[in-house]
Amino acid sequence: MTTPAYKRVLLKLSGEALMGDDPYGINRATIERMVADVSEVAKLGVELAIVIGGGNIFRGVAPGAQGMDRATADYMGMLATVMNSLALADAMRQIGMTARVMSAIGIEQVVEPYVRPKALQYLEEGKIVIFAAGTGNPFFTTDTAAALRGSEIGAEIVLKATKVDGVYSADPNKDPTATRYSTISFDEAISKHLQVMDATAFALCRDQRLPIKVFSIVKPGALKSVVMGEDEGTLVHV
Ligand SMILES: Nc1ncnc2c1ncn2[C@@H]1O[C@H](COP(=O)(O)OP(=O)(O)O)[C@@H](O)[C@H]1O
Ligand SMILES: O=c1ccn([C@@H]2O[C@H](COP(=O)(O)OP(=O)(O)O)[C@@H](O)[C@H]2O)c(=O)[nH]1
Repeated sequence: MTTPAYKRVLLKLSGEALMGDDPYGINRATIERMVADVSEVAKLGVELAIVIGGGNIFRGVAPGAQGMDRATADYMGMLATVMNSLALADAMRQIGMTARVMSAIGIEQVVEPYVRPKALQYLEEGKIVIFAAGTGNPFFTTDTAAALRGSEIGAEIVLKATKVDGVYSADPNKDPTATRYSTISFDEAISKHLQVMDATAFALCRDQRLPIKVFSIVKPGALKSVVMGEDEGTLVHV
């Protein structure tokens, strides 16, 4: 079967995963592989909006940010997501895809501002929309930005592509005995304090009845498999 399970999705790409095996920054081979995965899905006719994190860049400046005012550090994190968004859109351009970057904070000389009707128009035209600068507010995360923008554009699901292949009973990087859920409810994920996404993102998706699929960004073919509705990763549902 070649019919995708969704018409419009919000894909959250891990910023930290962009560094590949490097200590920080953007690893070329990694971004090219991510873009190839996205391209494969776009060719199926799925409308794709993307939110990318900033952890890969922020990690490089973190030692200098010690003791920094939280809001200032968060604005730096948001600017890091703008850099990643530009790199992602350019990597897409290089393989013939059309992407538009829209920023939640005003930096008009660099990228256009987020305007919801314009974003919807781009999606209807088959362009990839990349939402940069998170929610535009400190004290939030790009996961919450994914939940927010996903709700705004009427996405059917938020796809969280991350370093782990699903939601576990505990952080699998710290607890080797942790087991993976194939499905879990928002209420259970929140009450068990599962840290794979922050509670704000979970709560927003729950209230909007917007399901989340958590899956591996490194497993080849995982994104396509998720979009085809196959059993991959963990579904977080109402
Ligand atoms: N219960 C859990 N299930 C899965 N991953 C978890 C869990 N608790 C914590 N994690 C950690 O959450 C990380 C993913 O969240 P985050 O750091 O926000 O990544 P991203 O870069 O994708 O935004 C995983 O790499 C994993 O180490
Ligand atoms: O709405 C937002 C989104 C992001 N950030 C900042 O940007 C950083 C990078 O985003 P995130 O950690 O979510 O990226 P990822 O984990 O995917 O690399 C965060 O740590 C925050 O400091 C923020 O302040 N508000």
